[in-house]
Amino acid sequence: MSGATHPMVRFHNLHKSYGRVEVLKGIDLEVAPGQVVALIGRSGSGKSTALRCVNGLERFQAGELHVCGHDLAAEKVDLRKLRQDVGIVFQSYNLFPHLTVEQNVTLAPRKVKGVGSAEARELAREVLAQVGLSDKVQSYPEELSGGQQQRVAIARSLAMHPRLMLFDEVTSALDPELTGEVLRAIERLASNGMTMMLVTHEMAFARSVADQVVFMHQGRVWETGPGDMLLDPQTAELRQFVGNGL
Ligand SMILES: Nc1ncnc2c1ncn2[C@@H]1O[C@H](COP(=O)(O)OP(=O)(O)OP(=O)(O)O)[C@@H](O)[C@H]1O
Repeated sequence: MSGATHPMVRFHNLHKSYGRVEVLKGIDLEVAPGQVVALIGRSGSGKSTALRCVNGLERFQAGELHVCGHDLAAEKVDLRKLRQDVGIVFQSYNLFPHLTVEQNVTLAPRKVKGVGSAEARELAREVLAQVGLSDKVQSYPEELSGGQQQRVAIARSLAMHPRLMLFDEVTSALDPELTGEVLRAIERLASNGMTMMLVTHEMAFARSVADQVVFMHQGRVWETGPGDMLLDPQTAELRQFVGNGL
């Protein structure tokens, strides 16, 4: 390969405070196209805040952040355009109970992109297949398990054809037996080349799916490396965090 690829996400010395409390203390981080980056760390270390900065849910006070060609430090970021490029899935899936799976998944493309009925149906089929829910097109959310609902939420995000996907502790609300199916759906997306950043407490998953694991501690990137760094931590903090969990 020749020539350097531009990173899809680039944090440079990013600082973020809530009031007088600084929660991100100079974050440097890059995500290359097709890469999967897992953010791990203790509660309160700043993982979710860092992720939320990426699609403009949080603003920051200093430093740089470029995402899919958008300069997020600029006064006038076009958040609408940014969020077409960057999908986010949260712990709570918030599907509309009165809409079918297909209607939930195609609502945003219909509204934002003016996608018509036939195209919407095709789109729903495409993204539901990606999360293994082809047979649930006409179901209502209440007829689905938590894991299936979360996969619908992922499909809903995919329906906008994002260039980057963010996952914020998407399995935290699920029973262990439902967690696996959601993680497998994310793994499938990763192997199909989707660029993604995910905050997760699932260490074994982070190790297996991530090209780069980022251990955050007290608002800083404390240690970063490939998944296997979790087997051989270089800092006492990561060693303690990982414990005997792997
Ligand atoms: N909206 C907010 N207003 C004030 N403080 C906040 C806000 N959101 C987060 N914080 C604080 O910022 C710090 C970082 O929070 P963040 O949610 O990013 O951590 P985290 O590593 O994702 O933790 P968790 O694993 O518990 O979600 C915490 O001390 C938290 O209390």
